[in-house]
Amino acid sequence: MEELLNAIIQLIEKEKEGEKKLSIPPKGVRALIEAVRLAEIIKPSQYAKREAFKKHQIDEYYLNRMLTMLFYDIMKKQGLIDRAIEDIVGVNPLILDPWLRAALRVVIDVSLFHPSKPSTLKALKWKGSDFISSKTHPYVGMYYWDIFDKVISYKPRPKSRDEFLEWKYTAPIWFIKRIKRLLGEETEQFFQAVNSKHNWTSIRVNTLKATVEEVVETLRSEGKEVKVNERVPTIVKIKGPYDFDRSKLFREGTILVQEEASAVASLILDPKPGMTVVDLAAAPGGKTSHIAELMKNKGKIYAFDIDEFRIKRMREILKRMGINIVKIIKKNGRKAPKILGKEIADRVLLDAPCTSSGTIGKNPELRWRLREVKIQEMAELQKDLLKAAAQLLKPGGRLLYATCSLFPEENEENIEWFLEIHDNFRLIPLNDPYDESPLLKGTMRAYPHRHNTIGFFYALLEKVE
Ligand SMILES: C[S@@+](CC[C@H](N)C(=O)[O-])C[C@H]1O[C@@H](n2cnc3c(N)ncnc32)[C@H](O)[C@@H]1O
Repeated sequence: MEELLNAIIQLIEKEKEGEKKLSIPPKGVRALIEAVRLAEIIKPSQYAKREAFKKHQIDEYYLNRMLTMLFYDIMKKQGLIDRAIEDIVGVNPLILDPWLRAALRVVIDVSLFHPSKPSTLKALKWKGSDFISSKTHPYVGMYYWDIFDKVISYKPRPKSRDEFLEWKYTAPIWFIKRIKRLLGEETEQFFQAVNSKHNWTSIRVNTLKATVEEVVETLRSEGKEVKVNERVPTIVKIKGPYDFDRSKLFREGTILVQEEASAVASLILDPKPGMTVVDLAAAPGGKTSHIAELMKNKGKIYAFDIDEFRIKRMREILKRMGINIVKIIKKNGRKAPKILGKEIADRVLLDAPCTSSGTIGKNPELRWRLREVKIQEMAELQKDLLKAAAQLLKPGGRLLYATCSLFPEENEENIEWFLEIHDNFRLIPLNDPYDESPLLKGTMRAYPHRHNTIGFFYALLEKVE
């Protein structure tokens, strides 16, 4: 165990190398604790961060950048941090007061993983204690104060090789084992890619409103470093954080946030103006809006989803983007053939609800929230939606099945199952712009470490006439 302990300490020291000493002012302490607290309630975590930073007026660029870095670091390491808290306080941190838990998560991250100035630790101890007292009860603040010195001198104590691997790759062991089965020798590169700090924000240009050149010019005039994506020419990457709330381009629907691998899905579907398209799991509308754009806003799109909040966002996005061919239907996608009738669609997109395991680089807390049992649950729902999609398609029509999951049960295995019971469908082979899946010929996967985007799966199916 001594050996594993030293290996972990070396990993941590290596991560700290070259990092400037953190200097966090009192309002930064409060904002960070509140963001971590809210991240338990508000998903995705970036919304929690935005709300807390706004409340505590984190307007200064460098402070915002530093606190953002810390916030995502805490999200990414949450499982490890919670184990540390359990070692220190002797109980599962999930039963602690949520404000105390949030404050301890912040202190562990700052003291264990980052070099910091003495003033930062002092602010964490004093202001942290005051802040959680004000949010809960003075006794909670006193308890935090009492254990603070023990917390900042904590050293990890791995109890097994599996635990060591969790520290090494910053992920739960079941997830690591699955990635090893999937990627073998590429496991190391995969975790390097999803754990590295992402400096570029990916957006898609709405060509109904402007050309890519016009958007690039505007962004450059705002002082931004930008590059146009090589695989999808309407995807543009912006260096560093981008303040969407203050962006005219965003407010007017000229750009929206989208990853390259997501945009590839709509391109593969290849919808044409005048077609009838069904998007079976549409909100918040990233792909629906792209499909409408490719259809030049002519034809009809039926967009199903069941999530009220996401549908509200979809309505706002479509309105901003000037799209008016989408009929939003707040119903279960399984019921779509009953609602719309059979064989009515030229194209069906099933961007299926999934574990989202391919997005752990972008949604760092997800790896600790995900449960392995969820995979099978998702696969069952995906199969039901695939059956509905098959009924909706006209003969000669095309269905794109896509997920942002890495797990074969949600991907290749579903398509194998589908083809076994639907002999009137054939796979249209895909191998561009990403790689053919080694698990099922004709299907395609995007990988974070190979393609510098989120993990994605695609299967294009045609209904034989
Ligand atoms: C991967 S997300 C879709 C993302 C969307 N296509 C986009 O590009 O913005 C999956 C969506 O499926 C929705 N969903 C889950 N179960 C559903 C069901 N039974 N019927 C329809 N939608 C469902 C979720 O609310 C979620 O919005």
